[in-house]
Order: sequence, then structure tokens, then C-alpha cells
Amino acid sequence: MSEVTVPYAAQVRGLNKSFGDGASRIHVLKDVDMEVRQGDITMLIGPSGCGKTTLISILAGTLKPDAATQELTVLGQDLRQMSMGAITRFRAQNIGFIFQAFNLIPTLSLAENVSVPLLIRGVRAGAAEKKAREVLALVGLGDRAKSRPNQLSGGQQQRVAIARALVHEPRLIICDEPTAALDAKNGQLVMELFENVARSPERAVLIVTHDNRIFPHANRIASMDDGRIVEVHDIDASHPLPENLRHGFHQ
Ligand SMILES: Nc1ncnc2c1ncn2[C@@H]1O[C@H](COP(=O)(O)OP(=O)(O)OP(=O)(O)O)[C@@H](O)[C@H]1O
Repeated sequence: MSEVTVPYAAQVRGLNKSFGDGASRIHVLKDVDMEVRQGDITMLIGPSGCGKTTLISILAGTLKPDAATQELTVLGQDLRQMSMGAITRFRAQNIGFIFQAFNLIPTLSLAENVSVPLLIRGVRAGAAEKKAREVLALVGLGDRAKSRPNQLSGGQQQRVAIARALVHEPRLIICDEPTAALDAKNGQLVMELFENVARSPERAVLIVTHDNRIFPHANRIASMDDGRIVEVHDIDASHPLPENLRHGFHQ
């Protein structure tokens, strides 16, 4: 796919998503407008069940929005117009998605797990594994490349999932609670990796989180409630983290 210069990594307008039919139909996302800027770490916060995972799943192309959606542009592509097959190929090339469940393959070593996005892109196994070991070292697991996922703690598995999302240097990283299982030291390590990604040209990081420890790493914090974006804070030298977020996000 050709590289296109776009002002936003993602832009949605009037995004709607419902689940179910008839009387059991629930309207989860209600005319959501949102931009994810390149160069930013954008954080999405909000109470449980307000629609955060649904929104990032649509941005990552694993869920389709309702037809009544005005715009869904990710890295310059209109996902509404693409088939699920085309979206799957687009995601493999361009998006690193870190799920709440780590989705590691239990029968593969850590190095093999982290190699998967490169193998999908046609990188040869030896080169893929070499790169995978380099990225495992970045998340502090360089000496565990041959271990299997079930030999690791939850926090270590989370770092493997992060390594797998970074290994193919995707243009957009989308993560659901990437630091939930991490102690302060590893949380800081992971956020520094995300900052490096966001600083690279034409890259962006979008994080769903309840973890107030990482709010100081955000350039933008969007708050959701009941299927809508209700507040957006841009944070920079002249706009510090708002007082209510400095003291954590309370549900
Ligand atoms: N596949 C589905 N079928 C039916 N309802 C769903 C489905 N996925 C999500 N929902 C509903 O959509 C709403 C939003 O869920 P979502 O997982 O997006 O919330 P969230 O903000 O990410 O919550 P949390 O912080 O607890 O992870 C919830 O009411 C949930 O039950």
C-alpha cells in the first residue's frame, strides 16, 4: 500500500454502533466525533461499559460501524468502503493492536509470537526472529526469547503483546489497557517506547486506559461517557494535565 501523508492518523464523524436486533438492540456509540493526531499519544478514558473498546475496535477494523456513520478514516483510508478482507490486510500492514487479553499463541516461543506480524508481511523467519529478539529486549525480556507464554507472569505476557504490536513498526498503535498488569518500572518503560513511536514521523498511539499513572504521558485525553466523547483535553506546556485527572480517574 502506498504511503500517504495525512493530517490525522484517524478521523471519525457521526460514528454509530449498535449491537443486536429489534427489542434487544443496544446503541453503544452515539454520533462519536474524534480525531487521533499524528505525533500524539491520545488516551481514551471513561467508565466501564461506555464504549471505549467498541470505538477502538472499529478504528482497528475488527468491528464494522453502523451504516449511519458519516466518516471513518484511518491512515487516509475510508474503512467504510473496504471489505473485511481488505481491512485485515490493511491492519496487518499498518496497525499494531494490543488487546486486553494478550492473545499470545501458547505453543510458540516468545520470539516466535513476536515474529508473527513480520511473517505475515513476508519477512523471512530468521530475519523476523532476529528483529523479534531485539524488540523483546526493548521491553526487558531479551533473556526470555525461548520461553513459552505460560511460563510468564501476566505483566510479562503483556510486555510480549506490546513487543508484538511494535515489531513491524506500524503507523498506528491501538491498545486496550496496555499497562494494567505492569508495575511502575515496566509501565514507565512501555510508555517511553510509545513516546518514541509517537515521535517518529507519521505515527500515532491511541490508548484506552483507567491507569492514572500514565496520564502524564498523554498529549490528548478524550473522555467518553454513555457512547459519546464528552470532553477533550490537549495537554502541552501551556495546558498542563487538569487537576481532576492528576488525581486519577474515578468511576
Ligand atoms: N459483541 C457485543 N454484543 C453485544 N453488546 C456488546 C458487544 N460488545 C460490547 N457490547 C456492549 O457495548 C457496551 C460498551 O462495551 P465496551 O466494551 O465498548 O465498553 P468499555 O468502555 O470498553 O468498558 P470497559 O472499560 O469495562 O472495558 C457494553 O454495554 C457492552 O455490553
